[in-house]
Amino acid sequence: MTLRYLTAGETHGPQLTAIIEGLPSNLQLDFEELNFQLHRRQKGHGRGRRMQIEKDTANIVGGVRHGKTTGAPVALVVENKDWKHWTSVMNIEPIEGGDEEKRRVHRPRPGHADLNGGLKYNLKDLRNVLERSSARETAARVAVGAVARQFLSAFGIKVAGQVIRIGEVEAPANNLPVDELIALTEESPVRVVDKVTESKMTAYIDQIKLEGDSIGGIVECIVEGVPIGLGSYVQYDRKLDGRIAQAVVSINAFKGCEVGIGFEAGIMKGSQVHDEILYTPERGYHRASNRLGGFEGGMTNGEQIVVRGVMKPIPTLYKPLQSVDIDTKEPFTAQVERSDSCAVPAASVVMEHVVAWEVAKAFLEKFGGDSMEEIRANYDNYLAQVGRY
Ligand SMILES: Cc1cc2nc3c(=O)[nH]c(=O)nc-3n(C[C@H](O)[C@H](O)[C@H](O)COP(=O)(O)O)c2cc1C
Ligand SMILES: C=C(O[C@@H]1CC(C(=O)O)=C[C@@H](OP(=O)(O)O)[C@H]1O)C(=O)O
Repeated sequence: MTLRYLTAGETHGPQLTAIIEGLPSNLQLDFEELNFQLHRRQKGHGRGRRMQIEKDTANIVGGVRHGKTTGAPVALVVENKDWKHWTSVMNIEPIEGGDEEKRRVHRPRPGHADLNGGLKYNLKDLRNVLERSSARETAARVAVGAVARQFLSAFGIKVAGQVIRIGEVEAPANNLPVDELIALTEESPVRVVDKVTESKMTAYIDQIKLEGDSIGGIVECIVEGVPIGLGSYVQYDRKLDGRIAQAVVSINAFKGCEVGIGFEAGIMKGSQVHDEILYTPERGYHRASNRLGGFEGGMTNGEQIVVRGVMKPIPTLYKPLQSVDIDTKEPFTAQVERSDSCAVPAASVVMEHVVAWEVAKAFLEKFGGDSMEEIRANYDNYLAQVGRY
């Protein structure tokens, strides 16, 4: 059974629900750590008032007993505290001409899913689109990814993430060890190594917000301790770098993903790009550099996985862009009630978790078993084989 999950739930509905299937039995789960990751996703400069209302925690309602997975599907629930303010909007159907009609959303925002979703599903109340297309869903993805992260951690695999750029402000390159990066971004994902850059970033977000605008950025995720050979070159949908790219670009507002030096590879010579192969009895095969971000042939090469994602600016703007009312077909410029102006730090936490999920899935495909003990035996056996090679 391959590892898979589904989520359900609306942003202003009662809760988000996720079901994970394919987890082995006897994985010890640390609920505090799981909730800590959800807490991290809510942080970061530039978020709107919604984040002051929500206090995300995951309630595990299936597949776990006495803190350990049983092999049954794991069901998770994240409550929307904002639901109580939306019960009437969410429950009463806006009938044309009725009192509730004024609550119908008929003015699509450029950059959001509103217009395409309305046309595609033939929905005249665009609330039915925005409720599910909202990045509120990423809370469920982080909860799911946090379980994957704990699975990886049992095999010594660590996941870190950081903000590399917010608009015009770029963080200087750092080669911080993964443990230090994790510690640095534990409480505040907007934390960048250099304090001056950090305050430049927050000031920049404040300025953008004052202008009634929004801003995006670039985030990076690093995975350390992966064995050689996760993923495969034999079929397009088994290439792990490709699967990670899909997961990253599927995060709301993400427009691209780079592996290692990424787009820079298009301007450099082969001799400047490829990572030379070394061997020592202590370390086995390893590389003199890691420009390819830990991948060759869709498989991990044992170096750190390094991937970057780019997030576009938030579509809902206080300084509205022009759009067309779907009722009147007349142009309008909308008044906005509430929105994030920058969610790049939160998105960095989301990216860590979607990447963790893909790596865990590939790990289980390679070393699969029904219990942690069986997987560990398979893993140890493979490491011994690689060591003898
Ligand atoms: C953590 C996070 C928070 C977001 N907050 C908002 C928001 O407050 N307002 C908004 O219009 N879009 C927000 N977005 C972006 C939209 O969800 C996204 O642009 C929309 O779903 C359309 O999808 P696409 O941009 O991937 O095409 C957020 C995205 C993320 C990852
Ligand atoms: C709720 C979250 O993000 C939301 C994502 C979002 C969007 O359109 O994507 C719009 C905003 O929702 P609201 O209109 O309720 O303020 C954000 O707050 C969250 O990250 O948990």
